[in-house]
Amino acid sequence: MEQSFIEARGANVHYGEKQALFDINLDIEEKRVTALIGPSGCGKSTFLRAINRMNDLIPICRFDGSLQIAGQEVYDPAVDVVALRAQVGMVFQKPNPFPKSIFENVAYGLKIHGMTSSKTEMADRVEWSLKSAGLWDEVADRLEQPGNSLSGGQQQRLCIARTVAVEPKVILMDEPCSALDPIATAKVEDLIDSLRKDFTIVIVTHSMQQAARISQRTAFFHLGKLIEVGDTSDVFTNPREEQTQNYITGRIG
Ligand SMILES: Nc1ncnc2c1ncn2[C@@H]1O[C@H](COP(=O)(O)OP(=O)(O)OP(=O)(O)O)[C@@H](O)[C@H]1O
Repeated sequence: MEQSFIEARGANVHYGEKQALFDINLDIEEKRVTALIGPSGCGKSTFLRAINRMNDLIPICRFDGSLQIAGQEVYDPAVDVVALRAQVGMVFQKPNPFPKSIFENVAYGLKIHGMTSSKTEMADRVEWSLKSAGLWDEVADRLEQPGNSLSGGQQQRLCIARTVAVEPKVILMDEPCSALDPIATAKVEDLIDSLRKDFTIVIVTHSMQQAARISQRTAFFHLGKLIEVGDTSDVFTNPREEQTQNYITGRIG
């Protein structure tokens, strides 16, 4: 069988003595949006953060098993974690622009990864990123203003622009709309849909409506186990497992 873009096999995560994920086997397909859903504490964020080794920042956190991206073992000790996180970008729950200008927020990653060779190239790349994030028209005339002078929804799109600037293979999103109002949420959802032609996206969401609107694949977690994964339409209309059925109908969670 052809290998999936991201492949977890027998993945376990512990925080100290406590096991948060149990024997996860999950395939994530390239250039699609995969939603991770499930009740609070089921391990969605832990799995998401395992993909770019963000959990390494938590000293008591331990991963075992296999997690491959494009055939490369993410937990191979030889992996350069900084390079990995450029390849696997992350957008967080609360927009967290750097205390710098709009331009600098996007240019920063390009600079530290040495991805441009001239000022013009940098300016072009920043413009391309802001366009990709659907923000260019709103900020083109105020690139020197601080990133945090934007509205919450614009700040989140700025964070997405910053992430796409370095052209990652994968974008991880941890409840990216939970701090946004419905209009800003709709813009970010449209943006996610347009980004999937170029990027593989994995998103944690508490909103089943959002998962149904924006994802092609859905993985349902419960108590640290992956219960079911499939095409979003199947998982929501015809789930295989009773626990999934109970969650989507509001009986658990
Ligand atoms: N830094 C940490 N230290 C210790 N335990 C943790 C830590 N982060 C998460 N956990 C535990 O791991 C389990 C899974 O948590 P995780 O945040 O992955 O769940 P989640 O499904 O994303 O929850 P939520 O929807 O509430 O964000 C929980 O029992 C949680 O208490």
